[in-house]
Amino acid sequence: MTTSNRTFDIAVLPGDGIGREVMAACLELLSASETATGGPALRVTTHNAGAQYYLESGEALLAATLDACRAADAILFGSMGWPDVRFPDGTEIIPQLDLRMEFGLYAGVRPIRWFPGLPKILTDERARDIDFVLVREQTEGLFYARGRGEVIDNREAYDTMQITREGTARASEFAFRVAERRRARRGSARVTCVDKANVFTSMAFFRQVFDEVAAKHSEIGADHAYVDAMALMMVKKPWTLDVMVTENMFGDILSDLAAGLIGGMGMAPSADIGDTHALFQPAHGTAPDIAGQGKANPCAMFLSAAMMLDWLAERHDEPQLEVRARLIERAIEATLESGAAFPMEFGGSANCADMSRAVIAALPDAMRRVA
Ligand SMILES: NC(=O)c1ccc[n+]([C@@H]2O[C@H](COP(=O)([O-])OP(=O)(O)OC[C@H]3O[C@@H](n4cnc5c(N)ncnc54)[C@H](O)[C@@H]3O)[C@@H](O)[C@H]2O)c1
Ligand SMILES: CC(C)[C@H](C(=O)O)[C@@H](O)C(=O)O
Ligand SMILES: [Mg+2]
Repeated sequence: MTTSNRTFDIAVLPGDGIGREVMAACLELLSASETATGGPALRVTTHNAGAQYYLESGEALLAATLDACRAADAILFGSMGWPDVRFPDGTEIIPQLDLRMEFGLYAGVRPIRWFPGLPKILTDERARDIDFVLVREQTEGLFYARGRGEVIDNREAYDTMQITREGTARASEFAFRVAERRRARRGSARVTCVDKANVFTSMAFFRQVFDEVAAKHSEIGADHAYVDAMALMMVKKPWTLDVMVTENMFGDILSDLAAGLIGGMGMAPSADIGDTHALFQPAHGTAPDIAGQGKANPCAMFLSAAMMLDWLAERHDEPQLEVRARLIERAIEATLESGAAFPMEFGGSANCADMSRAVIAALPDAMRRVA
């Protein structure tokens, strides 16, 4: 493989609570994996933003930080928000929603995959076959109501759901592209539209636009499920699921449910992808119940960084970054499978630093397997 001297600029926003802890561990792993593979360098610049920064400075997300994110090749994000830190209007400080809107990050990609060694929440052996991807539409849906809701006469409140043809079509197209890649690897693929078309006009429209997109991808299977039935299916037979596309709020809820299937939030990465920018972050929040104790499982952050490497590799035709992504995944797998370190999240004794050390120690052996 030819080596590349290219450097990619990464805007790093650790955020609040365990976001800062898992990001510190992740930057160490990224640096160690870069040494192992050689090739393109990542130049990391860290920016303050979030609830803690708001308390210190009165600003949650500086315009200069937005500019740095815009100029960077990718954004790597920990987690932000703190339940009792709020703007004067009472809303929580969650700049990630602003970033999604600012950069048009319409596809929330949330893969859920079984890793050897994880505790089996499901008693069925087929839990080992869990491997699906939730594509969450992320720029409209019920989240359109953010900042627009109203309470009338202290008697009734309204939040409006927005579903547009353009928003639904681009999220659906994205889901079919994900399915196309999975088909190349696994021989077949299916996209399921998850909605509530039996009740809501907006959701019937979502399904109609999905069907129009599906008709253009006849080589990929397509079907539908109501969101309540999907919640049931996710718990009963998650190994049957492939790619799903759904509305913003449904995707938020189902992605936490899905993380529960593989042990917890500490194994659930995500990518917020648009046409020009992308942000990579674990699906979890700042975990106030364990923050500051060093107990967080950093694997979701590590896997989100691997998704970033894959995205950069494809966008810039840099196959070495893809090798680096696989290296990180293999090192996590080896760590969990061998029991070299087992996260406190699942009853093990490894804290965030222990997990990071163990995954870094697994890199040389993993390198022999991906090279
Ligand atoms: N992407 C984000 O930045 C993001 C996502 C969700 C919530 N939040 C914010 O985070 C704050 C806390 O929210 P929450 O408590 O509802 O959700 P959370 O995801 O922070 O925590 C839910 C549960 O999962 C556990 N958990 C989460 N990540 C873990 C990890 N890596 N290792 C071990 N355990 C982990 C927590 O300890 C907690 O018990 C809120 O202010 C919320 O708005 C931010
Ligand atoms: C913090 C919150 C606003 C955010 C969301 O709902 O999108 C989070 O739960 C997520 O899943 O990324
Ligand atoms: Mg969520």
